[in-house]
Amino acid sequence: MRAGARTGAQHRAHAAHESAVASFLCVRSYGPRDRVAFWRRAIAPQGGFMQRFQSRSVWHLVLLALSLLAWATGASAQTAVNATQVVDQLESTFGVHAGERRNHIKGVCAAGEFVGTKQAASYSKSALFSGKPVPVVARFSIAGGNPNAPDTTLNARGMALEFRLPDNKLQHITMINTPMFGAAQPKTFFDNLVATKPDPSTGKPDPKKVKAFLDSHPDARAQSEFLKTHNPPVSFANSAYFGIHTFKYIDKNNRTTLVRWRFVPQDGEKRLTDAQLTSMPRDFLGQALIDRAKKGPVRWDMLVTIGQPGDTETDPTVLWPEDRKEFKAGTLTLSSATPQKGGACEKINYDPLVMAEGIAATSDPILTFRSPAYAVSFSRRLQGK
Ligand code: HEM
Repeated sequence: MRAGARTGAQHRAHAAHESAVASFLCVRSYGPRDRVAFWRRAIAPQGGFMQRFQSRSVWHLVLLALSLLAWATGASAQTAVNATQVVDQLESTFGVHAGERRNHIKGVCAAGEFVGTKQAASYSKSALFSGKPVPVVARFSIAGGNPNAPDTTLNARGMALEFRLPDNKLQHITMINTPMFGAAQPKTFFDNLVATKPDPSTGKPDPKKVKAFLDSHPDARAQSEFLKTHNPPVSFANSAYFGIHTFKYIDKNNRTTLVRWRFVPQDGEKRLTDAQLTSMPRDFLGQALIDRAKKGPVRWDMLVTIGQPGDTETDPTVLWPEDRKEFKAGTLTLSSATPQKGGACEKINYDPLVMAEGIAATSDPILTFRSPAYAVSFSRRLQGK
């Protein structure tokens, strides 16, 4: 049928069936007379006030007007960010250091092996828990993209592990030394970077902006509180590291168990004193690990906690109750450490979604966001950018 031949009833039926935006767009495909008729009906339909008010066309217009108002006033605040925007913001906050990681830039490599336990093998069919030694390339780091950050900085320390499984398969585990993360959504991570960008006049973050960020982002508070009340470790070897996210262990019968894990140092946890925060040299963490490894193997126990129904699966800022069942899943033994420049860890992308059969990701929005963000950073640094 020719567009101009549509009846009023057809127009009404059409208007009643489409959403506000769809109706607005569809009207464009009519002929000019239809367009006039449509808008006349929409703006001044026949009938009394209530009938006019109930007309869907009027509602469509109201919705359209509200959307335009929101767009014009900027009221439709950005609620999502993508990986490129976050890596761009890392660069804006910390500067661009060609060929280097955009986050956790300062680090040191280490190497050794992991041996899993029988108990872990009963929950997960991963080759990680075969009981045979699995070679590991590790990297320890300080959070942030400033290569000159002092090793006393009150932020997270990282432990990244690449397990080299048989048949060229890989398992990654990339952790930090706080039990919880400081963002339940990527946008909070992004806003934190914006708020903590050093003020050019002081070279330090503006405390007012940091406070405003914490006031408006409750999901950032637990980690911030933890970092304020727990000084950084004296050595990478004297820190526990937390997987933070919930993962799935899948056994040989494809039964799934929700788990969280942490690596606890056999050397014991030891933090800097308040006095050491100001007296220690800028760089000591890398050398402390290299020296420690020369004296003999450095070990961590991998402890796994089993979730119960109701324990959060997707929020890395919320801890599980302390009484959950726990077991030892294996021992990590690192026998050497080297500077990262030219080291075996330098060119690895410790993407936490690199996983072998038997361990799987949950839909935690932070966990799933990490993979594309690491890829952007990795691609830039590999290109020497
Ligand atoms: C929105 C969330 C996050 C974003 C956008 C993000 C971003 C990044 C980026 C861009 C890198 C550098 C990657 C590379 O060039 O190889 C990195 C490294 C790292 N991240 Fe994250 N991260 C996030 C969450 C986390 C969480 C939850 C943890 C711990 C559970 C974590 C631990 C680490 C560690 C340890 C490294 C250093 C890895 C290495 O040694 O190469 N990150 N992160």
